[in-house]
Amino acid sequence: MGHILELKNVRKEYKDFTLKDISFTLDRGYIMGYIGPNGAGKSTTIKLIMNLLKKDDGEIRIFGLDNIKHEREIKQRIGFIYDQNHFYDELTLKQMKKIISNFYSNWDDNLYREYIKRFNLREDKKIKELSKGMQMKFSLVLALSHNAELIIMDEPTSGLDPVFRSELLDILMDIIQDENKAIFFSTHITTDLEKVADYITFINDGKLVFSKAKDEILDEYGIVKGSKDILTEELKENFIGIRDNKFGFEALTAKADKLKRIYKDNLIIERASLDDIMLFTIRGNDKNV
Ligand SMILES: Nc1ncnc2c1ncn2[C@@H]1O[C@H](COP(=O)(O)OP(=O)(O)OP(=O)(O)O)[C@@H](O)[C@H]1O
Repeated sequence: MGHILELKNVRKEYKDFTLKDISFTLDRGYIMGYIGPNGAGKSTTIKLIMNLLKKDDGEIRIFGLDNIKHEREIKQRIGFIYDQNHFYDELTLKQMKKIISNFYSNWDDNLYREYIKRFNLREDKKIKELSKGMQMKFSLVLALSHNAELIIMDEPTSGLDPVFRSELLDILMDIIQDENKAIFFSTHITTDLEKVADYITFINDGKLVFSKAKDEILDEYGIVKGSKDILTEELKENFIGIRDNKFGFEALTAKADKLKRIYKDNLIIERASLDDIMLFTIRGNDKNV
């Protein structure tokens, strides 16, 4: 079976910003996290995928179909959740559901009731009475009730407390258990991804840094620590970013295995977190190292 989501050389130009050459694929049964600093182009990419923005170049295929030509069919099969209340405040969940369910040909009311119960939501509550977390849950209920195969979310965990975030992440992991669905979501909270993501796509300043399996990333990358007297030009060539610390230097490498083989016990190489990878990649080198 083909990819559930595929971007090929996608480009979008704004006056002061260009998203360029964004390519990656996502398959059924997996969760992909989309990370990058503020202004990197995450929301722009998501809007392009959802055809809320017009791209300047490239190709976006969802379920193997062109996202513009087949927009109607695709949207029937997608659950799109973004970080803004897009419901009518004065309506109850029940009334809102009635409106939304009309859009979807494969709406399943039994499934809807099951999820409302499971997520502890009350249908007689008004939208405006829901907390941010409850709104997120309600959005997910709606996505799941029309049997969305691909769930796309723009920063779903931002503003949620740790307990609720953890509950949401468990729900996401549960959703992909049937191996027919996939989830793509942007976030700043990399620890969430360490918990649930199978793949990580990282962009910086509109450009793709990598799109890879999380385990592969965590194997390849490492934080190298040592005193400055071992810092040769040859060693430095293996670093993505380097900075001073109290004891010498600290650097990010994407060649942890190779360095372990060559330098054995003469170098300390620790596991890099996704935060380390983002920080070092974005900041690059300290001028004075
Ligand atoms: N309509 C627009 N016109 C011009 N520039 C825009 C427009 N929308 C976004 N941009 C610019 O595109 C860049 C990327 O924005 P985008 O919202 O995609 O980033 P992001 O990675 O989602 O950021 P954040 O993590 O802060 O939400 C920013 O520099 C932003 O100023």
